[in-house]
Amino acid sequence: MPMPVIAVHHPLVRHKVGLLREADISTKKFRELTGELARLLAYEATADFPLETTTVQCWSGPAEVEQIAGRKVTVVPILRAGLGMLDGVLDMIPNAKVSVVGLARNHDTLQPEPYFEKFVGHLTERTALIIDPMLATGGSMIATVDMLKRQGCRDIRALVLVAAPEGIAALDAAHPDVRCWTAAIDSHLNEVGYIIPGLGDAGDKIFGTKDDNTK
Ligand SMILES: O=P(O)(O)OC[C@H]1O[C@H](OP(=O)(O)OP(=O)(O)O)[C@H](O)[C@@H]1O
Ligand SMILES: O=c1cc[nH]c(=O)[nH]1
Ligand SMILES: [Mg+2]
Repeated sequence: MPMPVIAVHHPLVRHKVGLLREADISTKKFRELTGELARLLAYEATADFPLETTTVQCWSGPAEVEQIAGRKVTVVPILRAGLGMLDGVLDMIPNAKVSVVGLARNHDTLQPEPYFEKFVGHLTERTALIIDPMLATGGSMIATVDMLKRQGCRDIRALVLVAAPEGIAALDAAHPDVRCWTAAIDSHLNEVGYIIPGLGDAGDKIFGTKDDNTK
């Protein structure tokens, strides 16, 4: 059974996560770093995609080259904050189709409340890359995997910027077949379900809204 969570230790990733933690970071900078980290996580999470050989007409004549072997991908941003990672992942996988899931975590119960879903077709044949900056209790990620599995999707991977041990354990218990790439594994959740040290409210930082529920 694959390890459910893979912490990406690349120096660029570690450096960028550090910059993202600055309390007074601007919306612009938070968005830029989120996009850069999304690209690097997409690179790591696709490292096992199989290749096939084909021949192209190169300047010097026919040349055998490699291409990704017919892999269909859907990227699945969890609204809202997952949208902050979408362009970065699409930079790396420009032909991917996009499925969208809307979930809002209830501030009192910490349960994800679904408000939107729109999936692309042929999910049984696709690799799904779920994107969301934060894996806190894991409730939102587990609910999204549940939805994708109900649609017949079997190869499901998750990309997050910061994961809490509580969320990792919950995802592993609910979906041990789903691997999750993360730029950082943090210490714990605070009493209102925010990751410590974490990033604060990633959705608010990406969208420039200010509802401080983090304390
Ligand atoms: O692991 P969990 O405990 O479920 O928490 C993580 C979720 O909470 C945040 O979204 P939020 O519901 O705040 O929505 P937003 O992206 O619209 O801000 C975050 O982007 C995750 O989706
Ligand atoms: O730390 C957290 C937890 C949930 N959602 C966030 O945006 N941040
Ligand atoms: Mg939020």
